[in-house]
Amino acid sequence: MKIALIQMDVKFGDPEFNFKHAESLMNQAMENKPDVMILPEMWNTGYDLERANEIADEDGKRTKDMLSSFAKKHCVMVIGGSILTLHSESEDVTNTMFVFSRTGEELLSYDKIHLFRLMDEHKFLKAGNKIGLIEWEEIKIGLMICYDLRFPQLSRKLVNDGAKLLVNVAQWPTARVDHWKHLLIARAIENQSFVVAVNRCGKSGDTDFPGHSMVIDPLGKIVLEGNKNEEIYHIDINIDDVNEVRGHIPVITDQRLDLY
Ligand SMILES: O=C(O)CCC(=O)C(=O)O
Repeated sequence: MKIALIQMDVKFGDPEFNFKHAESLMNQAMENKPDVMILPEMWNTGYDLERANEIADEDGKRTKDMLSSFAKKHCVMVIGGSILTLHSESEDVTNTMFVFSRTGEELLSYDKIHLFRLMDEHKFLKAGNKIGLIEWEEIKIGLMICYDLRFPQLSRKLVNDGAKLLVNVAQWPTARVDHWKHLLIARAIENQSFVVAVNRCGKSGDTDFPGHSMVIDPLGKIVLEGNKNEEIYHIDINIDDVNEVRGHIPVITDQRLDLY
């Protein structure tokens, strides 16, 4: 499974710029003919939450059109990071991930379920109420957005529901890059799963973003670690490694779900 991680810089509150920029990076990513490409969190607007109602993508229409036609044209699965989405009926705004198959079919719409209070997400956004799991070419993939990483119950639920690959898309700041690295490694070890994590880079106001997109194998070894610049990283993973690791120490099978 060839994966392209698009470690993108995001221009605060400027969807016009960000849409063009994302598409240009996605085109560049195709040079390596990936099976899957992944964008970071909130790539359309950054954390311009004060203007969320004004700049969010209404019903995700623009994003869905762009990602779906790109996926179909290039025969690639697109895990669309996340975007600010305005739901026209309810007027709620959500931090939403869309995923499209190689044929441009929508596989998932996932609204971030853990809103990050430190960034006031809970004041501006509505939390989702279902988890994000897809099946792609017989591989189950669990999807998470940034802060979701801090809740081990979520990744374990995704794994108990069949996920062998966990994907996190983020705007995780440099101030807590150590947490990012250690939590990603922990999620991979405890769940004996691949973890692929795509973070943004650059700066927004006073906040620095470290990039540091990562891929961790099911033994917890770092197989890719990005730097702090805008880059596209490519990795080829063999999902069968998960079965081998789980066969060796059967952690998932040995759970006592009758007790906890
Ligand atoms: O948990 C953290 O430290 C970062 C989370 C975050 O920035 C987010 O969810 O957007």
